[in-house]
Amino acid sequence: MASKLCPSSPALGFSNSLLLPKSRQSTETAFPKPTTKLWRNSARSASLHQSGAEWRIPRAMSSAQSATQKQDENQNGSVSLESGTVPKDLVSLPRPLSVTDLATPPSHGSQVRVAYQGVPGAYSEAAALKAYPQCEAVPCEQFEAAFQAVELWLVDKAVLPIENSLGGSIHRNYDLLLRHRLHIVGEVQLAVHHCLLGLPGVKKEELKRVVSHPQALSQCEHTLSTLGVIREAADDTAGAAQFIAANNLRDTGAVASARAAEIYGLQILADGIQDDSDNVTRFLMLAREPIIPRIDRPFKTSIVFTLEEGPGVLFKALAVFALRDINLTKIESRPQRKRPLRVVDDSNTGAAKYFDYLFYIDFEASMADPRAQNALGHLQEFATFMRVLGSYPMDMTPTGRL
Ligand SMILES: O=C(O)C(=O)C[C@]1(C(=O)O)C=C[C@@H](O)C=C1
Repeated sequence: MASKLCPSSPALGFSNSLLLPKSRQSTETAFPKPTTKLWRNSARSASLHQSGAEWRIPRAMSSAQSATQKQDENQNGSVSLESGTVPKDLVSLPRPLSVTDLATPPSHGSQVRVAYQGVPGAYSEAAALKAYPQCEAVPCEQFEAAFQAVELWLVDKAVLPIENSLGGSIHRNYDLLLRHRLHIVGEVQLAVHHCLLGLPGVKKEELKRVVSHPQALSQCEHTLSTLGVIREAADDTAGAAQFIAANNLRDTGAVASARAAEIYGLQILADGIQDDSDNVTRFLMLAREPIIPRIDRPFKTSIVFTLEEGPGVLFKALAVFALRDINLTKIESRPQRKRPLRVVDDSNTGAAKYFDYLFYIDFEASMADPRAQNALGHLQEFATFMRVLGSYPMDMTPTGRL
């Protein structure tokens, strides 16, 4: 059974590819190839739009750009923001990568370049530095840009959030893991300690709205409801802080890190405002090549698969791990975008329509472990599609704090 795992890389014993007999690989059509399109605004941020005078945090703005953009947007009426002075030192901050930058050749220095989503001061930047302490952290506008930056050799790795202990899964990154062909080479867990930031001299009672990443806003639900402020979505926490500073918004606060306060010259109005003091985000480290799985230290393996419709199929799929005493650490299901509904015709009751799902599972075993190889060989007997996303060391370090 293990031989069906078709190693394209002999040292690994598995490949990041379809692990099915050729006859059944037609399921691949359900999974689109990587696309060059970048999504500027994620569905998650879209969900937090205010009705009426809706506005968005422009991403990746230098302060000069923000002033021009503010004018433009006021003219077309879609944005209404207060004007203000622009702190000089904001101009020198690195600008996040956008699609136009992806044509730029990478630098060939010896330092590892690691893409993250957001701007300096984002939790993702801290996670990148925890994962690769000596790295050059490269800000990217969107998750998709971070994936592409690795694929196009602009950077060596990407570090992206996948789940949070309060907010749950970052669904966008589950979808992107499947759409792209990168390998998970590690994980890093980071304690997320949120602060409420405002311009110097502002009191938290003066705030009318609070801007942040949707996950960060939802992690601070309790504090924000007691403040009675309007909540607005930004692409990342530090971007929200940068925006307030660049536009001198006295009535607006940001949920972000203490480091973001330092970088953008904001004041900490409240500290530790997350609903639970143990607020941890798990990030994945992604690379073009997989690492060699080992058995001399705790490893995790992440896979994605689809199943036929029918009673007990998921139970059967999970049993392949239980039978071998393999512990599952995560299960996530996502609808298949290209084939959301499965229509089953029954002459007695008519046509039933089911949502069709992709199942993502993390389990505690290395792909070098025969138990894992046998479990996946077994699963492959009835899965309609399966791919190993990566086999990587478990993060056993303390979660740290930003
Ligand atoms: O906005 C940031 O600072 C991020 O790094 C993003 C992000 C996320 O995507 O969940 C990461 C960690 C926190 O849970 C909040 C936000």
